[in-house]
Amino acid sequence: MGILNFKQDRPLDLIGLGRLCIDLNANEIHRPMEETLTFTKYVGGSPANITVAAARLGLSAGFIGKVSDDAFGRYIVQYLLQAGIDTGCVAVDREGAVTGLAFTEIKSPTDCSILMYRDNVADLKLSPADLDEGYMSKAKALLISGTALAKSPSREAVFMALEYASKHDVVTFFDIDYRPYTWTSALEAGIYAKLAAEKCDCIIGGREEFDLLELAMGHPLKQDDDWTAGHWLKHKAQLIVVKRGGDGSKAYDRSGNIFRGSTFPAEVVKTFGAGDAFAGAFIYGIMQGWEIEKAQTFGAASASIVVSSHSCSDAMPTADQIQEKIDRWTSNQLIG
Ligand SMILES: Nc1ncnc2c1ncn2[C@@H]1O[C@H](COP(=O)(O)OP(=O)(O)O)[C@@H](O)[C@H]1O
Ligand SMILES: O=C(O)C[C@@H](O)[C@H](O)C(=O)COP(=O)(O)O
Repeated sequence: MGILNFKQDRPLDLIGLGRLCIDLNANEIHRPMEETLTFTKYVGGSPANITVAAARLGLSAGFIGKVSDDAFGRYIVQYLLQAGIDTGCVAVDREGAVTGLAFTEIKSPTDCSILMYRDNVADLKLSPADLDEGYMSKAKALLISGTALAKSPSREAVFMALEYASKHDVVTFFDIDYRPYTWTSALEAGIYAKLAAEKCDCIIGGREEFDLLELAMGHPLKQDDDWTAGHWLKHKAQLIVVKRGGDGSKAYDRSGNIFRGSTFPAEVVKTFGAGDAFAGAFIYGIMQGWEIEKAQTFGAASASIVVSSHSCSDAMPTADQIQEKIDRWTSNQLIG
């Protein structure tokens, strides 16, 4: 058995919950938005990307979310179905909400930004009434994204989902996923993220994201991964992962172990997508019962593939592609 106790008799491995959006990624890379003419459309939204990653790796996945009642909403559902993701709990908004759009500007391999259009978005209209307790009870794990906490009724839907998960022993992964434009203030984001983090088994976030939670504790910022992990491991969490961009990741367990994950070389096209690829492959590894370091390696190799690609969701690799990347790097190291 691995670090988290998954109920092995459940038909669904992982349910993602939250944002189902569209990424419109600039085709003319290395240019500012003002000079970008064309974009390619992909399914996006961090929890959607992570769930696609998990499905591509072979997990049986489902999604709980809400889409707009238009062609974008239909495109998202169709894409999820083609990726093998169950959409039985993806509701359709009937009140005129729209799909969130993320226009990405790819100025250079290190300078990328996202222009988000998120007024009246369908994903934040997900309500507790859209949830199905029976569906949750069929899953081994639930992934929630912090952005779904940004507004009611989606916020309440997240807490209801966490209640159902707890009642049915569904392991909970929390990706803090802080997107400033979705919130009125960093403190508001921190307060809700902290409440959710207290109810989750594994918390994944960047250093600045964990800082938000500490802001909500009224502490002066420590920016100290060891302190952060020590604090959260006293709550429900049994596994804390701090993502550190090009510096890799650090994972902490309750036995006092610290696991340092390195990175793989990449021909970076754009910076975004790394976190989602990492999370998808890391969760996959943990669900296989692997050692934490092996799951970190798998996550890092997946991230290096995705940052070298034009999209996030569509570029999520298979297990063979990730293994090939790891093997190639290992044999180059041995030769070098
Ligand atoms: N430029 C890069 N080249 C290769 N791997 C990367 C790069 N940036 C990030 N990664 C990998 O992706 C993981 C997550 O990236 P990070 O930037 O911390 O997440 P996020 O995209 O959520 O901010 C890192 O731990 C690392 O393994
Ligand atoms: O999450 C979104 O709404 C946009 C994503 O689809 C986007 O491509 C992205 O920002 C990926 O996030 P990351 O993996 O944390 O870099």
